[in-house]
Amino acid sequence: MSLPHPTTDTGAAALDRVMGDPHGAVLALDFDGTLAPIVPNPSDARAHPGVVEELARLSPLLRSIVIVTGRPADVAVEYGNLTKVNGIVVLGQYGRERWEGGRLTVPEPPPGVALARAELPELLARADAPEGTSIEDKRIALAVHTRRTPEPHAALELLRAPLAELAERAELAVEPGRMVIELRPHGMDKGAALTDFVTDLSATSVVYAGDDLGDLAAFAALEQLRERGVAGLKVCSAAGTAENVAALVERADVVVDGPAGVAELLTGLADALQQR
Ligand SMILES: O=P(O)(O)OC[C@H]1O[C@H](O[C@H]2O[C@H](CO)[C@@H](O)[C@H](O)[C@H]2O)[C@H](O)[C@@H](O)[C@@H]1O
Repeated sequence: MSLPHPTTDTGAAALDRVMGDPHGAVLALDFDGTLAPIVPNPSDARAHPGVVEELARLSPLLRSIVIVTGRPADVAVEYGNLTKVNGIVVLGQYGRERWEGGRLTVPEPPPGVALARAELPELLARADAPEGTSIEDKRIALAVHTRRTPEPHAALELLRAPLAELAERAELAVEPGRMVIELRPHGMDKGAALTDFVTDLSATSVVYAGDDLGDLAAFAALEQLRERGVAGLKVCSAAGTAENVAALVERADVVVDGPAGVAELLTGLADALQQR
């Protein structure tokens, strides 16, 4: 398997930096849509075959591997089988939670989460949310999914305004994603989480792969880190469906074919680093 071919000069320079100084490189990956294929039921998501083995191969070759996800950190560890990857760090709930070496750190939820939890069922009933709409309770955040409704896009549009109104009253942020709207605490996103992580490790380069709107903040963080001399390679996992996030595709240095393409990229990177 060969290395990826970035379509931008900055991306090519970042890949050169990773290859030249792998022990200064952070590999950061989103979970759903990047490591794990998108599936109708969120609790059925699992890592793409081979991905965990490649991460385990890469771990001793790099400064660090980190998963930056909207999932609760322990859920990503379980669904991804990530205990198989030595030294991996999982930043869950857009950076609010941290799992490392079996230890999970979870903050207290803001009071608005309890309010939203209490009101959501009634809100969905009042809005006439179609059969298949579901609530994912993530302890410090709540996600409303429409993928399993007959018309997921229309259902999402129907719920957008009432959910925004509830979020405002509950003093929560609205996080839109692929057939999902989340109500989550303000004050942290994948960009801030990634910047802190990379800065704490004094990394010289970072590769970030993501697929969804929440990953735009991580792409923006890489662009800012570049200005501070940290080389950044932005990878978009685009699964060839109408759900691809255009802004992510446009800003990427490399576009791969969904989680299968991410797996190939990891294999290429591991092969190249082991052959050095
Ligand atoms: O940051 P991520 O790792 O990408 O997590 C974002 C949200 O992903 C999950 O929902 C998405 O994946 C589901 C399983 O494939 C799919 O059914 C759903 O339509 C997608 O939106 C997850 O359920 C959320 O909690 C995450 O925040």
